[in-house]
Amino acid sequence: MTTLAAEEDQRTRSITQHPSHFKDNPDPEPFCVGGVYTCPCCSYSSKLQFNFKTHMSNHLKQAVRHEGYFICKCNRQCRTAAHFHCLYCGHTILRKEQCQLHLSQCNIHTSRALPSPTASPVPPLSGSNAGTQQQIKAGSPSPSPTPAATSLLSLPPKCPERPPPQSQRPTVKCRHCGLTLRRRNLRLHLRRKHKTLITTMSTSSEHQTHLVLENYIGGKFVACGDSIDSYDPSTGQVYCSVPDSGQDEVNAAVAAAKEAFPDWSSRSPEQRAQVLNKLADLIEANLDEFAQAESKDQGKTLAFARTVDIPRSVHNFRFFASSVLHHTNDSTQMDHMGCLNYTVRSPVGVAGLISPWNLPLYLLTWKIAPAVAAGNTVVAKPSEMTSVTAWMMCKLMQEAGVPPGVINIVFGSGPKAGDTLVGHPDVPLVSFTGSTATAQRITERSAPYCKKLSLELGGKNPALIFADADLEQCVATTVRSSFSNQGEICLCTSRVYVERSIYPQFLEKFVAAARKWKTGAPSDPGSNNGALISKEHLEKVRSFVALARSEGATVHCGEGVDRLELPAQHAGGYFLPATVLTGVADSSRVMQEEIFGPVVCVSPFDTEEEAVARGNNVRFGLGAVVWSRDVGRVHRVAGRIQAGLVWTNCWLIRDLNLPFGGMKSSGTGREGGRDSYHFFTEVKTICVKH
Ligand SMILES: NC(=O)C1=CN([C@@H]2O[C@H](COP(=O)(O)OP(=O)(O)OC[C@H]3O[C@@H](n4cnc5c(N)ncnc54)[C@H](O)[C@@H]3O)[C@@H](O)[C@H]2O)C=CC1
Ligand SMILES: N/C(=C\C=C\C(=O)O)C(=O)O
Repeated sequence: MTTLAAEEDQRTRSITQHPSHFKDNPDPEPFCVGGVYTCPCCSYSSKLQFNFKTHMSNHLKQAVRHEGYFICKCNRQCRTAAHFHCLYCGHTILRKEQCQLHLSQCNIHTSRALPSPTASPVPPLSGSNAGTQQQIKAGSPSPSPTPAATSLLSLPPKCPERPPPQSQRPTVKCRHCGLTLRRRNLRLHLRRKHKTLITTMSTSSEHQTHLVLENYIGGKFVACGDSIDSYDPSTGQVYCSVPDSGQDEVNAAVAAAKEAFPDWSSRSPEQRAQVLNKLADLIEANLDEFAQAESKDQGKTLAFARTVDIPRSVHNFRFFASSVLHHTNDSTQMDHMGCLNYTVRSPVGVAGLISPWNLPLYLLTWKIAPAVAAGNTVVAKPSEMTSVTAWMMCKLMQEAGVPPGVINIVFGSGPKAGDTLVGHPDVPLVSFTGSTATAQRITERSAPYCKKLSLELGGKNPALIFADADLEQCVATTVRSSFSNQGEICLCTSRVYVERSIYPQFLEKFVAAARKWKTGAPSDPGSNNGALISKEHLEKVRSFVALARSEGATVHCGEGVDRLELPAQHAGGYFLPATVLTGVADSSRVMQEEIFGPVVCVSPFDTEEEAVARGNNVRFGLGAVVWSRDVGRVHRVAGRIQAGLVWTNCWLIRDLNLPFGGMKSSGTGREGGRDSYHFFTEVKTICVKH
């Protein structure tokens, strides 16, 4: 046998034989050489038999077949990537689509009888080594080489896809220590030596990877038996597996947080701030990678993730690290009683934090930062649809000096992981951002424990535009406030009321500007919007436009009117163009319910009184915008609008010191600077008689 053939034989045997062999006979000894157990499939090795067995059973759970190839989702060596190992030459392929290409190009495959991938995808996993070999060699059922394979039979006996000799293999320099290593070893090197980010995304779409996320509990990544598929909304393709955590995972995370609480809460605010600042620095140092990941995971444009989501996540940590240093307590004198009263504040304990999918890392860190700055430990559950950047952040925790158990992240669905967290007796407070319906469930679930709740919910935010407004500025900002982030921000404008005298003028300019608000590939710098979060959400948003139409509304632009021009790879994505409706009655569901998409209704009004009344005529009360140059009117109307935040002549200018939250069905409680501090601490009044 030639060396090449021997190598090939060895690879073939190990790859085909390994998982099934282990399953039938889980004896680790055949894999032990010189006291080291080595996985033949992915070269994981350990001196500990127990670790090795765990590794192998993970393989068994996760290795799946695909057209003659294994997808190795090994949790150790390939944590972030599902590799396709060619059964015949062992070559690693990163993308499923390249399998066929490789098959047709590599003459090792074509020079031997090859089973047709469609007719008989892979030799059976069970069975003896010899049997497996024989089936590959015999090509059972009878070989039917593809035309490409046949034409390649005459090629010289060299596999064009085989890895180049060691000396020619691509190398990279570690940016942390300067060490030159093979590119494929960089991931392992970073994890082992620098405990920092493992590259999750390549800038080139040619090198997409399948991510397998793990929970972060007690300072360690912990695999979860079950998983949920996560989609790239811009392609409609699954690209990530998110742990489907349940009671065991949540209990473990709460226990870890509880254990970490005494030490963390007794540290000084300065010590805690130092850790948060370091975490901010590390996220910032990896801003681009975070932005890429957020864009891919959520569907938003890369530009938005780069300029809003990730910088604001960094800012959350810096802001609360600083803000916690400046709080003061109250005191009162009662000299006539010989008493001095004062307040003290202490962290509450283990905080349960549940965040949504629209601004994933931003809204998660908006909760984590103030909670841990105040001395709590946390168990956070991001949305199952957008978990990647939270998981990436976990990779930075150790380097930032976050002690094990202080920040635990459990991934999974709302009804399973979220519900368990909310109902956990050792979690005395819950901060939630998301839908009003889920908030109602959370309120019921936590009622038996009288938990402290902060609920930031949906909106149906009005913009009231008076005739004396600066029209140009107003149009430009209202387009932004209506459609930014695909309209998936709880503060987005949903109803635009315009004083009748300027209504036609406003509508014309507004529709023209909405048409220019480009919906396209998230990575395209020219795109203003990317894709909506999910197929279901896209359908929901579309159904509101259809409802409006059926009720006699006019669709001026967007859904059903303008065609979207999308690159081919985004044909399966969840895109919907900026849509402007008129003629919708205030009583319509379209005017009453949160759509949470790039759809806005415009309607004329006659008096200030009417504008305020109609603005308030919904069950929500989160945000509002008032457009007028009349200072008196601005203050008057802002005072009368039922909303937690009112902007006048601007939108989304945020001072994190000030309270954020909604009235009515838009929530209970406020967060931001002092409000977050108050929420995440318990206050005690002490009376001293002297
Ligand atoms: N920021 C906001 O105001 C948001 C509003 N929404 C609105 O809600 C609608 C539905 O979106 P969803 O993704 O279903 O929002 P949701 O409110 O169900 O999801 C938000 C978070 O809550 C979790 N969750 C769900 N059920 C839970 C439960 N029983 N216990 C604990 N946690 C639970 C989810 O896993 C996610 O992490 C959207 O169309 C939009 O109108 C959604 C997300 C954010
Ligand atoms: N809470 C949300 C947005 C917050 C934005 C901000 O703080 O500026 C949301 O969309 O749920």
